[in-house]
Amino acid sequence: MIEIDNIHKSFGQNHVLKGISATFQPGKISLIIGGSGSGKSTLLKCMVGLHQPEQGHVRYDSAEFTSMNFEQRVPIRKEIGMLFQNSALFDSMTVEQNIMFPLDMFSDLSKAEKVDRANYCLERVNLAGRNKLLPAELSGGMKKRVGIARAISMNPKYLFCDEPNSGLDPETSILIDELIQDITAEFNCTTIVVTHDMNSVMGIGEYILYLHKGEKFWEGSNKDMLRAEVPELNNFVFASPLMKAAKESL
Ligand SMILES: Nc1ncnc2c1ncn2[C@@H]1O[C@H](COP(=O)(O)OP(=O)(O)OP(=O)(O)O)[C@@H](O)[C@H]1O
Repeated sequence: MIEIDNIHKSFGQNHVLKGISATFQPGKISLIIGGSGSGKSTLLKCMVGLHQPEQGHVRYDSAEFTSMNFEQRVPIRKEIGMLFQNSALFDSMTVEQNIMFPLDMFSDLSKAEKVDRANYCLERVNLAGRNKLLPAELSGGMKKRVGIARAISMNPKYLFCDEPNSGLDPETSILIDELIQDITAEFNCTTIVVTHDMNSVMGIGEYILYLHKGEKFWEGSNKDMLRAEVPELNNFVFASPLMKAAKESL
């Protein structure tokens, strides 16, 4: 479980996050949605320690992460898998080297054990045998899958995905969502996904946190969202014809 409590983050005069609190449960996918610039990525970065909030707390299973120093954070960092926006693979490294990167950084495994683990992760994302390819030789969907393979290489307890569907066709998007869903169940991960994708919201949105101008305006399930009476949320969600049709079919 991850709890965030009253998170505030500013960049200069720009007060981006204005007191966000939420609880993210293990074995579930939680989605953070909101308009462009509403603070979704900033919140994710505060949660994983890439940004330090000025106020508030992030707790990983009761461990107070925000006040920890770099050394103290290492055990929790080892339990975090992260799928970055645009996959963020290392271009000069092969698929296998990319997946083994967290193992090189954080594990004492032998080379053979790391290769075994990379093979397992590649199988898990349906890319068995693609070990020696370079990122430039992969499609966008394959890059995302390698990103996921790298994110799960350390058996994560917490999985963060920043825009996992961006740039993908609808069919590949659904495959990525299903993969995130399977992995969340298999590892009992606390999974947090930042997304704009309304297909994902309807497909995997068990718990949704809606941000508007740096504030939490609404939280609940995708089904509750269709009935919510929050104008800012409604304007955001029903701008999508898919969601409009879903509401009309209620
Ligand atoms: N490193 C940074 N330095 C200065 N300002 C930043 C930084 N990161 C984000 N911001 C600002 O914080 C605000 C929120 O940005 P953020 O990327 O969190 O929004 P978002 O909801 O993820 O947007 P999008 O959906 O467009 O990715 C924006 O005004 C942005 O300019």
